[in-house]
Amino acid sequence: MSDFPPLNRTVPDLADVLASARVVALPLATRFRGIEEREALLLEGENGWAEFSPFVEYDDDESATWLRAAIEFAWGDLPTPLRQNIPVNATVPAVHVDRVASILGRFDGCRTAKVKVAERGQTLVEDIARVRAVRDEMGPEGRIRVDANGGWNVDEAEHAIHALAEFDLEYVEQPCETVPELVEIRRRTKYMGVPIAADESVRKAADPLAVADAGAADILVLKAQPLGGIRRSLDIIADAGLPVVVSSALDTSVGLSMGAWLASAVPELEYDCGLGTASLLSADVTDDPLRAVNGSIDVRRVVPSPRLLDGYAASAARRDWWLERLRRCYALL
Ligand SMILES: O=C(O)CCC(=O)c1ccccc1C(=O)O
Ligand SMILES: [Mg+2]
Repeated sequence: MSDFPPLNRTVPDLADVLASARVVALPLATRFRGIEEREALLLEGENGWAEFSPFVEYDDDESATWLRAAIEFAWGDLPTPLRQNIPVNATVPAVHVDRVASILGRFDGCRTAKVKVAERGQTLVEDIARVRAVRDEMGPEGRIRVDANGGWNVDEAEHAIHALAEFDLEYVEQPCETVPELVEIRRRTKYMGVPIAADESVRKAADPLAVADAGAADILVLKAQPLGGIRRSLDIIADAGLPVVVSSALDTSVGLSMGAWLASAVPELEYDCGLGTASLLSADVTDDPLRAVNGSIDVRRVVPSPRLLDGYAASAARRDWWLERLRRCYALL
């Protein structure tokens, strides 16, 4: 078990957490995870702005962990950055093959692309066409990884990885849902030389180290918000002893700035990070979004623009829902 670091002297009163809270609903450039609008609560502490944005269907226990992360980033002690910019991947949602080129075109200079596969209601034929289009766009030097979000059973995963191997995959993220399935698919596909990465098995598990302990993955995908913050993520990285990819959850540029800070403090960063997703939004909270330029994003604090916070403010009903959620999660800390 990997314990949460203490929320030390820096835990603000609820009133201080609520004082600066703003709720936004940002339109996506392309449907992702079944949503067309991303809601997020932003708040400002002594360090600057932070984001609290668990997906709306998450329960309070899971969401409270995301709140720990926001409070740490706004008020807590943060590690010293070891690097000033972070190479990121382009993210290609489970779109029709015709849309691949225009989506890749939103990501400036990214040498790596992550392609969503195994989407419910789609077929392997569609996945293969999408990955082939990405390979055609990126050329032979491009790095391509796929993310199945646990959508395959072990036999489906074996078949799919075999079919996709011709596109020279950097790794397959969460091919199956459970840790025992990951152990099995890793055993079955080892001969193909395609590494297995774990995402949900880290961020949604009671014990984020269980996947590493079980030998179920070659790479860990780490997200600062769902793991409870930067320091806890760094503890997990140190204990797991596996290479990591720092990623995000379709955050605003404020949330991405926390991911970039985590990535900046990881001792060794050998893979491009999943922190380029500001390019999937058609609006953001700042006039200077944390989008890839020449394949990298900066490590810096992001200050929302009052004009954009107003312009993309969520409805009063949705704002109240988020403030209530924040209160309930705070009570669980
Ligand atoms: O890693 C990336 O390229 C972007 C982040 C991403 O894919 C994602 C975004 C929101 C929710 C889940 C996921 C995921 O990695 O499964
Ligand atoms: Mg993933």
